[in-house]
Amino acid sequence: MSESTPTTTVAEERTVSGVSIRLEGVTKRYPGQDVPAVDTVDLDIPAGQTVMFVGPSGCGKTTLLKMLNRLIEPSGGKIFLGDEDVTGQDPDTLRRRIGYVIQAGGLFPHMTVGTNIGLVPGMLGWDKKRIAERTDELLDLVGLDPDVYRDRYPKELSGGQQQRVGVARALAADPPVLLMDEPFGAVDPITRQRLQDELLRIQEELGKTIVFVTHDFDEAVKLGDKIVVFDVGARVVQYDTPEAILAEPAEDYVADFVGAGATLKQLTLARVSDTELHTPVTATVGEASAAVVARAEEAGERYVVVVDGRGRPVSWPSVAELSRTTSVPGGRDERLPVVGLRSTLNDALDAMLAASQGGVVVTGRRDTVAGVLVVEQVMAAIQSTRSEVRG
Ligand SMILES: Nc1ncnc2c1ncn2[C@@H]1O[C@H](COP(=O)(O)OP(=O)(O)OP(=O)(O)O)[C@@H](O)[C@H]1O
Repeated sequence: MSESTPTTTVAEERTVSGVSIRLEGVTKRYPGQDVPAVDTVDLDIPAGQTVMFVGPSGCGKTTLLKMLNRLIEPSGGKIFLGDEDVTGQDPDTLRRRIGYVIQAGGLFPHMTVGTNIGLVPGMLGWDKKRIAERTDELLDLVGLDPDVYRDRYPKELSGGQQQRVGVARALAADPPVLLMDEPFGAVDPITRQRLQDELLRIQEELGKTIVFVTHDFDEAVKLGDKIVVFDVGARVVQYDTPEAILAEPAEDYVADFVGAGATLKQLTLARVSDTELHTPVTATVGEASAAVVARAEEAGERYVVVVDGRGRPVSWPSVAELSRTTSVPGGRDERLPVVGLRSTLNDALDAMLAASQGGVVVTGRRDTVAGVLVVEQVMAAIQSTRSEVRG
């Protein structure tokens, strides 16, 4: 079996279905340009890892990314998927092995969500039943209820939902490689953070090789197994783990790029799941309020997390508020601050600030309540990070 055939293996308890990518002397010279946009780049991207491309505007990140699926033809050099030299491969064949996600999902507006997702499998000649099953499976994977969304048109979705469908479409034929060009650039910060969390979850499950261009260094730190910092001509200035780049920027240039808030950026490395969460008293919608109030008082809690029939949080009222009701109300608090276990402490702090609340509800599997995190815990983490960095 050639290395470029996607295989599912478990390496260090991590699923890997991706293949490695190797660039040898890859160059792009646009017509009429004196200097190449991408100048003899060598790069090894390991199978199953997420590698983030960062660098100043115009340094050649997108050109390099698009040469990987040959939306742009290289002027020189070689590109390998696994051991296979794909430099001369027919671009259409190549693109079926490489999923591609762009800003706003890049969905076809005149096609339903289902048709958008089924495009590549359709081209590969899958039968209708298999395409329909795959479409529903992918909608589920990206957190959209197939019955609600498969027949909608892109304009009937929010920006974040369109982006989820874009990811589903890119994954449709189970390609080993996923290229993502600033996919979350156009959505609001809270949606962006949720999409990042979803991507981390999906990647944990699938282990694709992901190459991801971003302008947001925090995003690179949060999502990347490794980060490539480029300078003009796609010169690789540093290629390392987020931890190593934050701790020891290779050149002044990288230090400037990482920015003055490097200490605080360490918060982007700390996950909510690494923090000891508080277990709140929960109540189900419709339950007798008196029983819930008694439970909360016995536990010494002033707040109760209300969950729906599937254990997902809907509101976070005080015991005093609940004691004025007979049964637990079901109204969803649209401003309820919620983050996932894969969120960073930075995300948790943002969610608290956005909701003007001193805590967040943390959700885990299937969006059910995993615990709560309060601002004091985040502050304590900042303090300890600061003292660690100072040594
Ligand atoms: N089709 C083109 N023809 C000529 N020059 C181009 C073309 N596309 C890009 N360039 C130039 O090549 C260089 C690299 O562009 P590229 O879009 O790859 O950079 P980037 O790092 O992705 O930038 P940004 O972060 O702003 O998206 C830039 O100087 C750009 O002006």
